[in-house]
Amino acid sequence: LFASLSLFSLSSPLANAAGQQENPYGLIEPGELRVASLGDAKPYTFTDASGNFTGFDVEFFTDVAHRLGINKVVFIGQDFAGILPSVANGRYDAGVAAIGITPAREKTVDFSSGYLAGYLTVLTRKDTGVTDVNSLAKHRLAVVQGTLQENYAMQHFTQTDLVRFPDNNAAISALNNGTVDADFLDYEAAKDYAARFNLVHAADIPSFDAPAGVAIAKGKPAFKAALDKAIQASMQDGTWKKLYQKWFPGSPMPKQYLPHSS
Ligand SMILES: NC(=O)CC[C@H](NC[C@@]1(O)OC[C@@H](O)[C@@H](O)[C@@H]1O)C(=O)O
Repeated sequence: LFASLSLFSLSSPLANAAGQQENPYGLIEPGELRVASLGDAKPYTFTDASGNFTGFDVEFFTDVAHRLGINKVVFIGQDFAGILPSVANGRYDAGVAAIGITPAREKTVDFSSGYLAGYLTVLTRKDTGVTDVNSLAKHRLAVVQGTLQENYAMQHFTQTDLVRFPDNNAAISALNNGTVDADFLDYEAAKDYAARFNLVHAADIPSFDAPAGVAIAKGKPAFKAALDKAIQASMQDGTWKKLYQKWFPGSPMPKQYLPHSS
């Protein structure tokens, strides 16, 4: 009896090995993924009428999680600026919200391989006289804090008054109530808000050099490798294409994410 007990005592290498196997990706809760996301970036990621998270990023990442053998995926809404710091300090296992991969961001977090490349859009009302990036000068432009749009506007729209908001909802209501003349956000979200509030695109700026990736804490090579492998598999078997066509109908499809015949 004693021999058998010692074999499975906590200190035995077998038990430790088993312990390691239960949580190979260093998750907060083994077998569950806690994911920081946004509630107002439809159709990338948003909460539907019953408060459930859905959208391209949500369904794509849930598929990736299933490929990792993880079936419990909990999405939690955050202000965008808080997502990367919270992922870096271990409050979440991942950040998934059309988060562009950039060297600056890679100083605080690691990213999976990219899964979505598109445009940054200047969205405006029909009455503002903002018809392209050159007519932004002397106007007020909303940006969500911490986004690539904020960075881009600070570098390129130097004659424009930048007004910073915590999230898309606040920025869009400022645009609708006239507090700002335009809002700088992601293309597909801009398209959705334009349809809902009779707004127009004044400019669509490519952001292909910063494709969206899954943000994870630094120092988790096994987790990153597993994510990259699952993302690749999702693209190769056509899941990525199916979800893209579902959530971004009519949008051009970046070829690098489609099944490769090779
Ligand atoms: N959800 C957000 O508000 C994120 C805003 C912004 N997204 C940029 C981006 O990742 O959006 C998805 C794709 O179009 C990428 O090419 C693009 O860089 C950012 O990463 O800062």
